[in-house]
Amino acid sequence: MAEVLLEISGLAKAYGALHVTAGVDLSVHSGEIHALIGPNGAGKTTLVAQIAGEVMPDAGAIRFAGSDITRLPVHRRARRGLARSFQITSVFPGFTVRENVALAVMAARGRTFRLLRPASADREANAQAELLLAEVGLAGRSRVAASGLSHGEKRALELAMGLAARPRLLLLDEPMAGTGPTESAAMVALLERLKRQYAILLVEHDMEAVFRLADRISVLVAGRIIACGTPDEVRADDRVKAAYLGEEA
Ligand SMILES: Nc1ncnc2c1ncn2[C@@H]1O[C@H](COP(=O)(O)OP(=O)(O)OP(=O)(O)O)[C@@H](O)[C@H]1O
Repeated sequence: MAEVLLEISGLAKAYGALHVTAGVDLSVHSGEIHALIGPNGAGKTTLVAQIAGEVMPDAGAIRFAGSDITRLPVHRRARRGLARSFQITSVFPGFTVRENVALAVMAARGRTFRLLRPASADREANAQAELLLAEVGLAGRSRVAASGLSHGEKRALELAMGLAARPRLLLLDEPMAGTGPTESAAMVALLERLKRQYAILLVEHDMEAVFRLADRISVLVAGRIIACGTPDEVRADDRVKAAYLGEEA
């Protein structure tokens, strides 16, 4: 049995009368891609924001790598190995691709780099940036200004920046959003390569990508998980068909 890395239990969040998260239980194992799907407004982004620490739940608990992180601020979760990518973009368009990743490396390793002299800190960060860029397939683009990247390449750059902290769990909010068929195929291939090395909680509307990548899928409808299982189990689930997938399945 795989190690449970993230464990959410009884999580609840309401905005006035609207129960956006209505008692959610969810776990992500090490090395797993766990997809979270659901119709617009189901509460996916709010759930991810609670896991990242940007939104505090009203009730319930979030455990990560064996510790209770329910009340920890974002940066302390990040230090423990939780990284969020996409929807929050901090790419500097005028900087090169490598400079952007090197800055993310320095930000993530603040304490280590303070011990190094500036020139060696730069060298070390640049070397790590090149490794990360190779990991996301952007090695040949490191000297290009970030503004010169295609949309798909920019997403890969954001992913490299998210990986700068060498997280244990990546929270990916709609990585395929706004990408064309070629670019989303490239992103699927990239996530397939990263699979196992990082656990991933993937929020995505592109069902082809989800069913291809996910080890398990949880279906969120109106703040509740109505089904959780392998892609085949979820595809065959009558409640899921009725509430969400319909003919898409
Ligand atoms: N800060 C807030 N105050 C009030 N209502 C909110 C707030 N944040 C989210 N909501 C509401 O909570 C519900 C769930 O929103 P959320 O963005 O989490 O859904 P989602 O599943 O991510 O949707 P989508 O797939 O369209 O991105 C929506 O009805 C939204 O309007």
